[in-house]
Amino acid sequence: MSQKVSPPPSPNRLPTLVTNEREFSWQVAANLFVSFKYAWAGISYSFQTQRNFRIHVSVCALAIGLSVFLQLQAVEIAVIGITSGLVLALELLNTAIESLVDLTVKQTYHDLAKIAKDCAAGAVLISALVALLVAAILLLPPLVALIISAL
Ligand SMILES: Nc1ncnc2c1ncn2[C@@H]1O[C@H](COP(=O)(O)OP(=O)(O)OP(=O)(O)O)[C@@H](O)[C@H]1O
Repeated sequence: MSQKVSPPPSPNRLPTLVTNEREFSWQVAANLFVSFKYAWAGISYSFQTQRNFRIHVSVCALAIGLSVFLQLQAVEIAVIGITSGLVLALELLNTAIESLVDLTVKQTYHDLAKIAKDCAAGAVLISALVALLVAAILLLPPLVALIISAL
């Protein structure tokens, strides 16, 4: 059974299409400052509603604080900062995908909705596990040395 699919837009039509698509937006940020305000609103929404985001913010702040306290090298602190930032950014994208899926299918079950949500959650999990591994490799040796020296 052949399925009818719409053809892709021709390459020279794409710029027009992209410009016109913005017309579907309910509102477009007027300037950079307003864009930051909306970005902060997204971060604030995730923090207030997503328990996992709050946990990740706390753990990331602890890891960065500990790396400064233990006087790790600048590169090591940067690596912990990058991996922490990745986890938080993916957590925000996970929340965005969840909202889009809920907006699309509402409270109806759909296999594709499940795949979208499960994959987004999987991306967060992978980044969190990598961040945990990196933090353990960089933080545990100086932390253990500090504890032993204090005994
Ligand atoms: N509309 C849906 N259709 C099919 N499966 C769904 C749907 N909504 C949710 N699910 C399933 O339920 C799971 C939990 O949904 P939820 O909206 O809490 O996402 P989540 O990524 O687990 O949330 P969080 O990241 O906040 O823990 C999803 O991972 C998915 O497997």
